[in-house]
Amino acid sequence: MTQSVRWIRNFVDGEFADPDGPGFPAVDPATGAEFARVHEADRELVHRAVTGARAALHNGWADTPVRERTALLRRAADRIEARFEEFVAAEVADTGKPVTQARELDVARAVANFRTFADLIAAAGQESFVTDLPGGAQALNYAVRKPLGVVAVIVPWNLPLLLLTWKVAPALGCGNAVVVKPSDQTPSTATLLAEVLAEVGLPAGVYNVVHGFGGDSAGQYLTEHPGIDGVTFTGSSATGTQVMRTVAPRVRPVSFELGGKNAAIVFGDADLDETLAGLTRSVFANTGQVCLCTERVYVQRSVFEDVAAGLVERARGLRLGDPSAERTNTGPLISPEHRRKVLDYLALAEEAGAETLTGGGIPELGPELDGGSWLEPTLWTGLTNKDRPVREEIFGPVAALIPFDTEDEAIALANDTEYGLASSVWTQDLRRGHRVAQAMHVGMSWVNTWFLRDLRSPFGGMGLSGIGREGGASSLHFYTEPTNVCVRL
Ligand SMILES: NC(=O)c1ccc[n+]([C@@H]2O[C@H](COP(=O)([O-])OP(=O)(O)OC[C@H]3O[C@@H](n4cnc5c(N)ncnc54)[C@H](O)[C@@H]3O)[C@@H](O)[C@H]2O)c1
Ligand SMILES: O=C/C=C/C=C(\O)C(=O)O
Repeated sequence: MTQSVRWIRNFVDGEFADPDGPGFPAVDPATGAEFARVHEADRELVHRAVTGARAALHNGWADTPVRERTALLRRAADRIEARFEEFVAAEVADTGKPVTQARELDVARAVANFRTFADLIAAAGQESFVTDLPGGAQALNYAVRKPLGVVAVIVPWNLPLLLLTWKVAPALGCGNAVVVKPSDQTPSTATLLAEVLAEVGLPAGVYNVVHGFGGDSAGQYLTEHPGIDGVTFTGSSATGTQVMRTVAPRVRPVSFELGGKNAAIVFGDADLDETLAGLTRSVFANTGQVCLCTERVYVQRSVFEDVAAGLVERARGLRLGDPSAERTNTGPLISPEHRRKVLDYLALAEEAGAETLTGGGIPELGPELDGGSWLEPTLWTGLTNKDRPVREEIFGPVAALIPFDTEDEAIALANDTEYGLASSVWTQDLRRGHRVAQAMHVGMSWVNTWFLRDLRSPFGGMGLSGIGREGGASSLHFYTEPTNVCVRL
Protein backbone atom coordinates (compact mmCIF):
# COMPACT_ATOMS: atom_id res chain seq x y z
CA MET A 1 0.00 0.00 0.00
CA THR A 2 1.47 3.36 -0.97
CA GLN A 3 2.11 5.54 2.05
CA SER A 4 -0.14 8.64 1.98
CA VAL A 5 1.78 11.84 1.38
CA ARG A 6 1.48 14.71 3.85
CA TRP A 7 1.08 18.02 2.03
CA ILE A 8 2.12 21.47 3.25
CA ARG A 9 -0.41 23.83 1.78
CA ASN A 10 -0.84 27.37 0.55
CA PHE A 11 -3.36 29.58 2.31
CA VAL A 12 -5.16 32.13 0.14
CA ASP A 13 -8.24 34.23 0.80
CA GLY A 14 -9.02 32.37 4.01
CA GLU A 15 -8.78 28.87 2.55
CA PHE A 16 -6.11 26.26 1.99
CA ALA A 17 -5.24 26.06 -1.68
CA ASP A 18 -3.64 23.10 -3.44
CA PRO A 19 -2.49 23.98 -6.95
CA ASP A 20 -2.01 21.08 -9.34
CA GLY A 21 1.46 19.77 -9.94
CA PRO A 22 4.00 17.55 -8.20
CA GLY A 23 4.94 20.16 -5.62
CA PHE A 24 8.37 20.00 -4.07
CA PRO A 25 9.87 18.03 -1.17
CA ALA A 26 10.08 19.10 2.46
CA VAL A 27 13.33 17.56 3.69
CA ASP A 28 14.61 17.03 7.24
CA PRO A 29 18.18 18.46 7.21
CA ALA A 30 19.18 16.19 10.12
CA THR A 31 18.59 13.01 8.13
CA GLY A 32 18.17 14.10 4.52
CA ALA A 33 14.79 12.33 4.48
CA GLU A 34 11.74 13.77 2.72
CA PHE A 35 8.89 14.02 5.22
CA ALA A 36 6.23 15.89 3.22
CA ARG A 37 5.45 17.53 -0.11
CA VAL A 38 4.79 21.25 -0.56
CA HIS A 39 2.21 22.61 -2.98
CA GLU A 40 3.96 25.18 -5.18
CA ALA A 41 1.95 28.34 -5.82
CA ASP A 42 1.70 29.35 -9.47
CA ARG A 43 1.36 32.86 -10.78
CA GLU A 44 -2.43 32.63 -10.72
CA LEU A 45 -2.55 31.66 -7.06
CA VAL A 46 -0.16 34.49 -6.16
CA HIS A 47 -2.43 36.86 -8.06
CA ARG A 48 -5.45 35.55 -6.13
CA ALA A 49 -3.56 36.07 -2.87
CA VAL A 50 -2.67 39.68 -3.68
CA THR A 51 -6.14 40.60 -4.95
CA GLY A 52 -7.78 38.82 -2.01
CA ALA A 53 -5.55 40.75 0.37
CA ARG A 54 -6.61 44.02 -1.26
CA ALA A 55 -10.27 43.05 -0.95
CA ALA A 56 -9.79 42.16 2.72
CA LEU A 57 -8.32 45.60 3.36
CA HIS A 58 -11.26 47.31 1.74
CA ASN A 59 -13.78 44.99 3.41
CA GLY A 60 -12.96 46.50 6.78
CA TRP A 61 -9.62 45.22 8.01
CA ALA A 62 -7.79 48.50 7.32
CA ASP A 63 -10.44 50.35 9.38
CA THR A 64 -10.51 47.87 12.24
CA PRO A 65 -10.07 49.76 15.51
CA VAL A 66 -6.61 49.53 17.04
CA ARG A 67 -7.93 47.83 20.16
CA GLU A 68 -9.47 45.03 18.04
CA ARG A 69 -6.26 44.57 16.07
CA THR A 70 -4.08 44.48 19.18
CA ALA A 71 -6.51 42.12 20.91
CA LEU A 72 -6.18 39.80 17.93
CA LEU A 73 -2.38 39.92 18.16
CA ARG A 74 -2.64 38.89 21.81
CA ARG A 75 -4.99 36.04 20.94
CA ALA A 76 -2.50 34.88 18.31
CA ALA A 77 0.26 34.86 20.92
CA ASP A 78 -1.94 32.87 23.30
CA ARG A 79 -2.86 30.39 20.55
CA ILE A 80 0.77 29.86 19.53
CA GLU A 81 1.47 29.13 23.21
CA ALA A 82 -1.41 26.66 23.25
CA ARG A 83 0.02 24.91 20.18
CA PHE A 84 3.64 25.52 21.24
CA GLU A 85 4.94 21.98 20.78
CA GLU A 86 3.32 21.71 17.33
CA PHE A 87 5.28 24.76 16.24
CA VAL A 88 8.44 23.36 17.82
CA ALA A 89 8.03 20.05 15.99
CA ALA A 90 7.33 21.81 12.68
CA GLU A 91 10.38 24.06 13.02
CA VAL A 92 12.65 21.16 13.99
CA ALA A 93 11.40 19.06 11.08
CA ASP A 94 12.12 21.87 8.62
CA THR A 95 15.50 22.97 9.97
CA GLY A 96 16.99 20.09 11.97
CA LYS A 97 17.75 22.56 14.75
CA PRO A 98 17.84 21.23 18.33
CA VAL A 99 14.43 21.06 19.97
CA THR A 100 15.82 23.03 22.91
CA GLN A 101 16.67 25.97 20.63
CA ALA A 102 13.35 25.83 18.82
CA ARG A 103 11.60 26.08 22.19
CA GLU A 104 13.83 28.72 23.80
CA LEU A 105 14.37 30.94 20.77
CA ASP A 106 12.29 30.36 17.66
CA VAL A 107 8.81 29.68 19.06
CA ALA A 108 9.25 31.69 22.24
CA ARG A 109 10.16 34.74 20.16
CA ALA A 110 7.08 34.24 17.96
CA VAL A 111 4.93 34.64 21.07
CA ALA A 112 7.00 37.61 22.21
CA ASN A 113 6.80 39.26 18.78
CA PHE A 114 3.00 39.25 18.81
CA ARG A 115 2.79 40.50 22.40
CA THR A 116 5.43 43.19 21.94
CA PHE A 117 3.70 44.72 18.95
CA ALA A 118 0.30 44.47 20.58
CA ASP A 119 1.69 46.60 23.41
CA LEU A 120 3.54 49.04 21.15
CA ILE A 121 0.63 49.61 18.76
CA ALA A 122 -1.89 50.00 21.59
CA ALA A 123 0.32 52.70 23.13
CA ALA A 124 1.44 54.40 19.92
CA GLY A 125 0.61 58.10 19.65
CA GLN A 126 0.65 60.34 16.62
CA GLU A 127 3.05 63.18 15.86
CA SER A 128 1.59 66.71 16.18
CA PHE A 129 2.90 70.28 16.49
CA VAL A 130 1.40 73.68 17.24
CA THR A 131 3.04 76.01 14.74
CA ASP A 132 3.53 79.65 15.73
CA LEU A 133 2.96 82.02 12.84
CA PRO A 134 3.88 85.70 12.44
CA GLY A 135 1.45 88.06 14.18
CA GLY A 136 0.52 85.57 16.87
CA ALA A 137 -1.49 83.27 14.66
CA GLN A 138 -1.02 79.51 14.94
CA ALA A 139 -1.47 76.36 12.94
CA LEU A 140 -1.86 72.79 14.06
CA ASN A 141 0.17 70.10 12.30
CA TYR A 142 -0.71 66.48 13.01
CA ALA A 143 0.10 63.24 11.25
CA VAL A 144 -2.36 60.39 10.90
CA ARG A 145 -0.81 57.03 10.09
CA LYS A 146 -2.66 54.67 7.78
CA PRO A 147 -1.75 51.09 6.79
CA LEU A 148 0.83 50.74 4.03
CA GLY A 149 -1.62 48.32 2.32
CA VAL A 150 -0.82 44.87 0.86
CA VAL A 151 2.65 43.88 2.04
CA ALA A 152 4.82 41.14 0.52
CA VAL A 153 6.60 39.30 3.34
CA ILE A 154 9.57 37.21 2.19
CA VAL A 155 11.59 35.33 4.77
CA PRO A 156 14.62 32.97 4.83
CA TRP A 157 15.16 29.49 6.23
CA ASN A 158 17.37 30.07 9.28
CA LEU A 159 14.88 31.36 11.87
CA PRO A 160 11.69 30.83 9.90
CA LEU A 161 8.95 31.46 12.49
CA LEU A 162 10.89 34.11 14.44
CA LEU A 163 11.53 36.19 11.33
CA LEU A 164 8.05 35.63 9.89
CA THR A 165 6.27 36.80 13.04
CA TRP A 166 8.77 39.66 13.48
CA LYS A 167 7.23 41.03 10.29
CA VAL A 168 3.64 39.75 10.37
CA ALA A 169 2.84 40.92 13.91
CA PRO A 170 3.51 44.64 13.28
CA ALA A 171 2.18 44.46 9.72
CA LEU A 172 -1.20 43.10 10.87
CA GLY A 173 -1.23 45.25 13.98
CA CYS A 174 -0.87 48.34 11.78
CA GLY A 175 -3.87 47.28 9.69
CA ASN A 176 -2.12 45.80 6.66
CA ALA A 177 -2.84 42.60 4.78
CA VAL A 178 0.09 40.33 4.00
CA VAL A 179 1.12 37.77 1.41
CA VAL A 180 3.88 35.61 2.87
CA LYS A 181 6.43 33.70 0.84
CA PRO A 182 8.40 31.47 3.21
CA SER A 183 11.66 29.86 2.15
CA ASP A 184 11.10 26.76 0.04
CA GLN A 185 13.36 25.01 2.55
CA THR A 186 11.23 25.82 5.61
CA PRO A 187 7.55 25.94 4.65
CA SER A 188 5.86 24.38 7.67
CA THR A 189 5.42 27.08 10.32
CA ALA A 190 4.04 29.72 7.93
CA THR A 191 1.17 27.37 7.10
CA LEU A 192 0.69 26.44 10.77
CA LEU A 193 0.47 30.16 11.56
CA ALA A 194 -2.33 30.43 9.00
CA GLU A 195 -4.34 27.92 11.04
CA VAL A 196 -3.71 29.87 14.23
CA LEU A 197 -4.64 33.27 12.76
CA ALA A 198 -7.86 31.82 11.34
CA GLU A 199 -8.63 30.25 14.73
CA VAL A 200 -8.27 33.61 16.50
CA GLY A 201 -10.59 35.36 14.07
CA LEU A 202 -8.35 37.10 11.54
CA PRO A 203 -10.61 37.87 8.57
CA ALA A 204 -10.13 35.88 5.38
CA GLY A 205 -7.61 37.38 2.98
CA VAL A 206 -5.61 39.29 5.59
CA TYR A 207 -2.93 36.62 5.99
CA ASN A 208 -1.95 34.60 2.93
CA VAL A 209 0.83 32.05 2.34
CA VAL A 210 2.20 31.17 -1.10
CA HIS A 211 4.88 28.49 -1.21
CA GLY A 212 7.62 28.30 -3.78
CA PHE A 213 11.03 29.46 -4.79
CA GLY A 214 12.49 32.80 -5.74
CA GLY A 215 13.16 33.64 -9.38
CA ASP A 216 10.55 32.39 -11.87
CA SER A 217 8.49 31.19 -8.94
CA ALA A 218 6.27 32.52 -6.15
CA GLY A 219 8.89 34.93 -4.81
CA GLN A 220 9.28 36.75 -8.09
CA TYR A 221 5.55 36.54 -8.97
CA LEU A 222 4.85 38.26 -5.66
CA THR A 223 7.41 41.06 -5.80
CA GLU A 224 6.58 41.92 -9.40
CA HIS A 225 2.83 42.00 -8.77
CA PRO A 226 1.43 45.54 -9.27
CA GLY A 227 -0.93 45.04 -6.33
CA ILE A 228 1.90 45.01 -3.78
CA ASP A 229 2.31 48.25 -1.78
CA GLY A 230 5.62 47.33 -0.12
CA VAL A 231 8.09 44.50 0.45
CA THR A 232 9.66 43.40 3.69
CA PHE A 233 12.47 41.01 2.88
CA THR A 234 14.99 39.12 4.95
CA GLY A 235 17.58 37.10 3.13
CA SER A 236 20.85 37.34 1.30
CA SER A 237 22.25 40.59 -0.04
CA ALA A 238 22.29 39.12 -3.54
CA THR A 239 18.57 38.39 -3.43
CA GLY A 240 17.92 41.78 -1.89
CA THR A 241 19.48 43.31 -4.97
CA GLN A 242 17.15 41.29 -7.19
CA VAL A 243 14.08 42.25 -5.18
CA MET A 244 15.08 45.91 -5.24
CA ARG A 245 15.45 45.76 -9.02
CA THR A 246 12.02 44.11 -9.35
CA VAL A 247 10.12 46.71 -7.33
CA ALA A 248 12.11 49.73 -8.52
CA PRO A 249 9.87 50.52 -11.53
CA ARG A 250 6.92 51.02 -9.17
CA VAL A 251 9.02 52.72 -6.44
CA ARG A 252 7.63 50.48 -3.70
CA PRO A 253 9.08 50.85 -0.18
CA VAL A 254 11.39 48.04 0.89
CA SER A 255 12.59 46.89 4.28
CA PHE A 256 15.75 44.82 3.82
CA GLU A 257 17.46 42.69 6.46
CA LEU A 258 20.31 41.14 4.51
CA GLY A 259 23.64 39.40 4.96
CA GLY A 260 26.51 40.14 7.30
CA LYS A 261 30.17 39.43 8.00
CA ASN A 262 30.13 40.25 11.66
CA ALA A 263 33.21 40.94 13.78
CA ALA A 264 33.98 40.41 17.45
CA ILE A 265 36.78 42.39 19.10
CA VAL A 266 38.36 40.86 22.22
CA PHE A 267 40.62 43.12 24.28
CA GLY A 268 43.29 41.84 26.62
CA ASP A 269 41.32 42.84 29.72
CA ALA A 270 38.18 40.92 28.74
CA ASP A 271 36.73 38.48 31.28
CA LEU A 272 37.97 35.26 29.66
CA ASP A 273 35.20 32.87 30.71
CA GLU A 274 32.41 35.36 29.92
CA THR A 275 34.01 36.12 26.57
CA LEU A 276 34.54 32.50 25.61
CA ALA A 277 30.96 31.65 26.51
CA GLY A 278 29.68 34.62 24.53
CA LEU A 279 31.85 33.95 21.51
CA THR A 280 30.91 30.27 21.44
CA ARG A 281 27.28 31.36 21.11
CA SER A 282 27.99 34.14 18.63
CA VAL A 283 30.03 31.87 16.33
CA PHE A 284 28.09 28.59 16.58
CA ALA A 285 24.47 29.46 17.47
CA ASN A 286 22.02 27.81 15.06
CA THR A 287 25.10 26.17 13.50
CA GLY A 288 26.36 29.61 12.47
CA GLN A 289 23.17 30.23 10.49
CA VAL A 290 22.15 33.47 12.15
CA CYS A 291 22.66 36.75 10.29
CA LEU A 292 24.21 38.15 13.47
CA CYS A 293 26.74 35.35 13.90
CA THR A 294 30.42 36.21 14.30
CA GLU A 295 32.66 35.00 11.46
CA ARG A 296 35.63 37.29 12.28
CA VAL A 297 37.16 37.26 15.79
CA TYR A 298 39.84 39.92 16.33
CA VAL A 299 41.80 39.19 19.52
CA GLN A 300 44.37 41.40 21.21
CA ARG A 301 47.72 39.65 20.85
CA SER A 302 48.35 39.35 24.60
CA VAL A 303 45.40 36.96 25.00
CA PHE A 304 45.27 35.45 21.53
CA GLU A 305 46.53 32.00 22.53
CA ASP A 306 44.23 31.78 25.57
CA VAL A 307 41.16 32.81 23.57
CA ALA A 308 42.03 30.47 20.70
CA ALA A 309 42.57 27.53 23.04
CA GLY A 310 39.40 28.26 24.97
CA LEU A 311 37.27 28.57 21.84
CA VAL A 312 38.69 25.34 20.43
CA GLU A 313 37.83 23.53 23.65
CA ARG A 314 34.25 24.86 23.58
CA ALA A 315 33.81 24.15 19.87
CA ARG A 316 34.87 20.55 20.48
CA GLY A 317 32.39 20.40 23.37
CA LEU A 318 29.38 21.24 21.21
CA ARG A 319 26.96 18.33 21.01
CA LEU A 320 25.87 17.55 17.44
CA GLY A 321 23.19 14.92 17.06
CA ASP A 322 19.53 14.00 17.13
CA PRO A 323 17.63 17.30 17.21
CA SER A 324 14.95 15.79 19.44
CA ALA A 325 17.47 14.90 22.16
CA GLU A 326 17.59 17.41 25.04
CA ARG A 327 21.40 17.09 25.18
CA THR A 328 21.87 18.20 21.56
CA ASN A 329 22.87 21.85 21.19
CA THR A 330 24.07 21.93 17.58
CA GLY A 331 22.16 20.87 14.49
CA PRO A 332 23.01 20.40 10.82
CA LEU A 333 23.25 22.98 8.08
CA ILE A 334 20.00 23.51 6.20
CA SER A 335 20.84 21.49 3.10
CA PRO A 336 23.54 19.56 1.23
CA GLU A 337 23.84 22.50 -1.16
CA HIS A 338 24.50 24.93 1.69
CA ARG A 339 26.99 22.51 3.24
CA ARG A 340 28.76 22.31 -0.13
CA LYS A 341 29.01 26.12 -0.09
CA VAL A 342 30.51 26.11 3.41
CA LEU A 343 32.89 23.27 2.52
CA ASP A 344 34.06 25.31 -0.48
CA TYR A 345 35.02 28.11 1.93
CA LEU A 346 36.91 25.59 4.07
CA ALA A 347 38.89 24.67 0.96
CA LEU A 348 39.48 28.33 0.12
CA ALA A 349 40.81 28.89 3.63
CA GLU A 350 43.22 25.99 3.28
CA GLU A 351 44.42 27.40 -0.04
CA ALA A 352 44.93 30.79 1.61
CA GLY A 353 47.21 29.20 4.19
CA ALA A 354 44.79 28.94 7.12
CA GLU A 355 45.62 26.73 10.07
CA THR A 356 42.50 24.80 11.06
CA LEU A 357 42.48 24.75 14.86
CA THR A 358 39.44 22.48 15.08
CA GLY A 359 36.81 21.01 12.76
CA GLY A 360 37.07 21.27 9.01
CA GLY A 361 35.25 18.08 8.14
CA ILE A 362 32.01 16.11 8.13
CA PRO A 363 31.33 14.31 11.43
CA GLU A 364 30.25 10.69 11.54
CA LEU A 365 27.06 10.58 13.61
CA GLY A 366 25.81 7.10 12.81
CA PRO A 367 23.43 5.65 10.22
CA GLU A 368 20.37 7.57 11.45
CA LEU A 369 22.01 10.96 10.82
CA ASP A 370 24.74 10.45 8.26
CA GLY A 371 22.29 11.44 5.50
CA GLY A 372 22.00 14.89 7.09
CA SER A 373 23.94 18.07 6.25
CA TRP A 374 26.26 17.95 9.23
CA LEU A 375 29.52 19.86 9.56
CA GLU A 376 32.12 20.07 12.32
CA PRO A 377 32.35 23.45 14.09
CA THR A 378 35.49 24.98 12.62
CA LEU A 379 38.00 27.65 13.70
CA TRP A 380 40.90 29.03 11.68
CA THR A 381 43.95 31.16 12.31
CA GLY A 382 46.44 32.39 9.75
CA LEU A 383 43.98 34.31 7.57
CA THR A 384 43.83 38.06 6.93
CA ASN A 385 41.19 40.57 5.88
CA LYS A 386 42.34 40.03 2.31
CA ASP A 387 41.18 36.40 2.17
CA ARG A 388 37.72 35.53 0.79
CA PRO A 389 36.71 33.45 3.86
CA VAL A 390 37.23 36.65 5.91
CA ARG A 391 35.46 38.95 3.43
CA GLU A 392 32.46 36.94 2.26
CA GLU A 393 29.49 35.72 4.31
CA ILE A 394 29.76 31.93 4.84
CA PHE A 395 26.71 31.42 7.09
CA GLY A 396 28.03 28.30 8.80
CA PRO A 397 29.78 27.15 12.01
CA VAL A 398 33.10 28.72 11.13
CA ALA A 399 35.17 31.73 12.21
CA ALA A 400 38.62 33.19 11.58
CA LEU A 401 40.68 34.30 14.60
CA ILE A 402 42.95 37.27 13.77
CA PRO A 403 45.30 39.05 16.23
CA PHE A 404 45.59 42.81 16.69
CA ASP A 405 47.71 45.12 18.86
CA THR A 406 45.98 48.49 19.25
CA GLU A 407 42.38 49.69 19.60
CA ASP A 408 42.65 51.74 16.43
CA GLU A 409 43.89 48.71 14.51
CA ALA A 410 40.99 46.58 15.81
CA ILE A 411 38.42 49.19 14.79
CA ALA A 412 39.96 49.48 11.32
CA LEU A 413 40.01 45.69 10.86
CA ALA A 414 36.41 45.24 12.02
CA ASN A 415 35.12 48.07 9.81
CA ASP A 416 37.00 46.77 6.76
CA THR A 417 33.91 45.20 5.16
CA GLU A 418 31.08 46.12 2.76
CA TYR A 419 28.58 44.67 5.23
CA GLY A 420 27.37 46.55 8.31
CA LEU A 421 25.05 44.40 10.41
CA ALA A 422 26.40 43.55 13.87
CA SER A 423 29.48 43.45 16.08
CA SER A 424 30.48 42.57 19.62
CA VAL A 425 33.16 44.11 21.83
CA TRP A 426 34.61 42.25 24.84
CA THR A 427 36.39 44.35 27.48
CA GLN A 428 36.05 45.17 31.17
CA ASP A 429 36.86 48.82 30.44
CA LEU A 430 33.31 50.03 29.75
CA ARG A 431 34.46 53.47 28.56
CA ARG A 432 36.37 51.59 25.87
CA GLY A 433 33.36 49.34 25.30
CA HIS A 434 31.10 52.32 24.58
CA ARG A 435 33.77 54.02 22.46
CA VAL A 436 34.56 51.02 20.28
CA ALA A 437 30.92 49.90 19.95
CA GLN A 438 29.99 53.35 18.65
CA ALA A 439 32.94 53.31 16.24
CA MET A 440 31.59 50.18 14.50
CA HIS A 441 29.95 50.77 11.09
CA VAL A 442 27.07 48.44 11.94
CA GLY A 443 23.39 48.59 12.82
CA MET A 444 23.81 46.74 16.11
CA SER A 445 26.82 46.62 18.42
CA TRP A 446 26.88 44.52 21.60
CA VAL A 447 29.31 44.97 24.53
CA ASN A 448 30.16 41.89 26.64
CA THR A 449 27.13 40.09 25.25
CA TRP A 450 25.58 39.01 21.93
CA PHE A 451 22.08 38.72 20.46
CA LEU A 452 20.61 40.22 23.63
CA ARG A 453 17.41 41.75 22.32
CA ASP A 454 15.03 44.51 23.34
CA LEU A 455 12.31 44.26 20.69
CA ARG A 456 11.67 48.01 20.94
CA SER A 457 15.17 48.85 19.70
CA PRO A 458 16.06 49.36 16.02
CA PHE A 459 17.25 46.14 14.37
CA GLY A 460 19.01 46.04 11.03
CA GLY A 461 22.12 46.96 9.11
CA MET A 462 23.83 49.27 6.66
CA GLY A 463 25.83 48.80 3.48
CA LEU A 464 25.27 45.32 2.03
CA SER A 465 23.43 44.35 5.25
CA GLY A 466 20.23 46.13 4.44
CA ILE A 467 17.93 49.13 4.23
CA GLY A 468 15.81 50.37 7.12
CA ARG A 469 15.26 48.95 10.57
CA GLU A 470 12.74 46.63 12.23
CA GLY A 471 11.61 46.66 15.82
CA GLY A 472 9.81 49.21 17.96
CA ALA A 473 8.83 52.42 16.21
CA SER A 474 10.93 51.40 13.17
CA SER A 475 8.42 48.66 12.37
CA LEU A 476 5.41 50.91 12.97
CA HIS A 477 6.87 53.51 10.61
CA PHE A 478 7.52 50.97 7.84
CA TYR A 479 4.07 49.41 8.02
CA THR A 480 2.21 52.74 7.96
CA GLU A 481 2.02 55.77 5.69
CA PRO A 482 1.65 59.13 7.46
CA THR A 483 -0.52 61.94 6.15
CA ASN A 484 0.38 65.26 7.76
CA VAL A 485 -2.60 67.59 8.15
CA CYS A 486 -1.98 71.30 8.69
CA VAL A 487 -4.87 73.40 9.95
CA ARG A 488 -4.58 77.18 10.17
CA LEU A 489 -6.20 78.09 13.54
N1 LIG B 1 19.71 40.62 8.33
C1 LIG B 1 18.89 39.71 8.84
O1 LIG B 1 18.10 39.97 9.78
C2 LIG B 1 18.91 38.30 8.28
C3 LIG B 1 18.22 37.32 8.99
C4 LIG B 1 18.26 36.00 8.51
C5 LIG B 1 18.95 35.68 7.35
N2 LIG B 1 19.59 36.67 6.67
C6 LIG B 1 20.35 36.35 5.46
O2 LIG B 1 19.61 35.39 4.66
C7 LIG B 1 20.54 34.55 3.97
C8 LIG B 1 20.18 33.09 4.20
O3 LIG B 1 18.80 32.89 3.90
P1 LIG B 1 18.33 32.38 2.46
O4 LIG B 1 19.35 31.45 1.88
O5 LIG B 1 16.91 31.91 2.56
O6 LIG B 1 18.35 33.72 1.62
P2 LIG B 1 17.83 33.90 0.12
O7 LIG B 1 18.11 35.30 -0.20
O8 LIG B 1 18.32 32.83 -0.75
O9 LIG B 1 16.23 33.68 0.22
C9 LIG B 1 15.47 34.45 1.11
C10 LIG B 1 14.02 34.39 0.65
O10 LIG B 1 13.91 35.06 -0.60
C11 LIG B 1 13.28 34.22 -1.56
N3 LIG B 1 13.80 34.60 -2.87
C12 LIG B 1 14.91 34.17 -3.48
N4 LIG B 1 15.08 34.78 -4.68
C13 LIG B 1 14.02 35.64 -4.82
C14 LIG B 1 13.59 36.56 -5.83
N5 LIG B 1 14.29 36.72 -6.95
N6 LIG B 1 12.44 37.26 -5.64
C15 LIG B 1 11.72 37.10 -4.50
N7 LIG B 1 12.06 36.24 -3.50
C16 LIG B 1 13.20 35.53 -3.67
C17 LIG B 1 13.64 32.83 -1.11
O11 LIG B 1 12.76 31.87 -1.65
C18 LIG B 1 13.51 32.97 0.40
O12 LIG B 1 12.15 32.86 0.78
C19 LIG B 1 21.91 34.89 4.54
O13 LIG B 1 22.56 35.77 3.66
C20 LIG B 1 21.61 35.63 5.84
O14 LIG B 1 22.61 36.54 6.19
C21 LIG B 1 19.61 37.98 7.11
O1 LIG C 1 19.33 35.53 11.40
C1 LIG C 1 18.98 36.66 11.74
C2 LIG C 1 18.39 36.98 12.97
C3 LIG C 1 17.50 37.96 13.07
C4 LIG C 1 16.95 38.29 14.35
C5 LIG C 1 15.96 39.19 14.51
O2 LIG C 1 15.35 39.76 13.46
C6 LIG C 1 15.50 39.59 15.83
O3 LIG C 1 16.10 39.16 16.86
O4 LIG C 1 14.52 40.36 15.88
